[in-house]
Amino acid sequence: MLHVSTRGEAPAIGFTDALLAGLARDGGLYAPQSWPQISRTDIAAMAGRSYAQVARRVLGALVDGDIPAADLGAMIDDAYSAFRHPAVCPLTQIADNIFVLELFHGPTLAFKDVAMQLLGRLMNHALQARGQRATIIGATSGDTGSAAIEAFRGLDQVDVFILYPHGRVSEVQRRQMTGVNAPNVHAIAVEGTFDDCQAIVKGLFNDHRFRDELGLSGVNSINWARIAAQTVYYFTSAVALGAPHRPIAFSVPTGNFGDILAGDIARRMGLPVANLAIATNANDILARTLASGRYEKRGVAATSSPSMDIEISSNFERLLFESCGRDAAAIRGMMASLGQSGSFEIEPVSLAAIRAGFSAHTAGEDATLAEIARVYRECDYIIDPHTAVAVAGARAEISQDPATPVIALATAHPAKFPDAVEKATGKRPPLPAHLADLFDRKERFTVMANDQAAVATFIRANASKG
Ligand SMILES: Cc1ncc(COP(=O)(O)O)c(C=O)c1O
Ligand SMILES: N[C@@H](CCOP(=O)(O)O)C(=O)O
Repeated sequence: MLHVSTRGEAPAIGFTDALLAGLARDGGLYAPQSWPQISRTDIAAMAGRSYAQVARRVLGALVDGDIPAADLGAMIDDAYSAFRHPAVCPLTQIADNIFVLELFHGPTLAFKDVAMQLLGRLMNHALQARGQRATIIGATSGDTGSAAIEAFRGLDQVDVFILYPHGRVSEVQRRQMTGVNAPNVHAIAVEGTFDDCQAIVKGLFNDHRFRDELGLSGVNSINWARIAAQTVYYFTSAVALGAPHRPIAFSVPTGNFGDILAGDIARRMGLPVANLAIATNANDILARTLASGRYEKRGVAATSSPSMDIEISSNFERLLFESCGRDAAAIRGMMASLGQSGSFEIEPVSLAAIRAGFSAHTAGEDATLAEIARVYRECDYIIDPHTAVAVAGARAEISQDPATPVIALATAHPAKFPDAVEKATGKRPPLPAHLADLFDRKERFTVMANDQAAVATFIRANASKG
């Protein structure tokens, strides 16, 4: 199966090429030419299967033979064998028809590990087979960076450069990125927001000379393989609650729109997903967009769920692409308008298509802390601020449709955000044993201005080429 760019001006390529490319050369995002289908019978047969077995089935359909099935299966088994929970992504019930999907049992305590542990293996496999090396660049609001560093540190074929917003990530998140002593890892603290970091990363990809010279590769959710790997837990969790025999809804804490898009892809592949609730913090650009049909930047506020302090929600482009009938010219127009004026309008037909499958709910700072406190009080269960935004969204969904179970995605371990959790509950969640010495580790990072040229110079000077 080939993958096409949302902007329609880059050649269609296979799964492994899309994996190594990250962003398409026309600035667009790759998506499969058509959606593979998984039948109700096959979905029903996932009941009782392990996470890795379901991953083999779902990813096998998306990879479509581009990687030999035995190799893909071995990498899947290996990637998920080291998770701290035997179910990999277990479910917990916290209220009538509200469940929490724990996605934080990987090495860096956030949902990013679920995809990144596999992505690291897939990229290493592809680079070794081709005898190539790559310079991986990524932008992070805190979690993608550490997950990428953990997945790629010490690998001979790659250098990793991670850009994060200086002073805008939690201390645990920062130390997870800066406390790693590996010569191929470089943490860059950019004086700006996550959106500034992401703009630099995309700008470097769009500089074709630089891209080719360094062999750039990306591990943000602009990389199609990230989304593909994230579809799996929608299948495992929905099946655990009775799919395909009953539809399930999801509430997803959203920033760059990758995680919730994976739920939409699972639905396009045949999983009966009743609704996808976009749960936002005070940075509510997506909620405003769904309400008005106008995507409009207003500036990013710092919140207690910093990983979602994002205004340029990259993967929304993939949803727009689907909702406008894959009209690449329309996408180019909308993205040009976003670049020039900070806003764009969505055509009524596309907006109706989006509203048919998605709702949106916002939890501001007080509501987020109140939700952490409530879940602790009622269930003796501690959630992190991002998960709290999702649980608040799940409660809003249940108030409208009490009969359909809602799964709230728990995207981070509470110990990543101890200050907010302590403020809400009076309890300071401890780090798991493997991170117990995190605060003793020496930090290594470089502070840089929000300047693409300066970052390019730094990467050129520090990447081992050839
Ligand atoms: C803990 C956490 N929750 C939620 C999100 C939002 O996910 P997405 O960017 O895929 O919308 C992020 C960042 O991606 C995150 O790190
Ligand atoms: N919240 C993310 C932001 C980047 O998202 P990605 O899914 O596109 O990598 C983070 O923690 O870095």
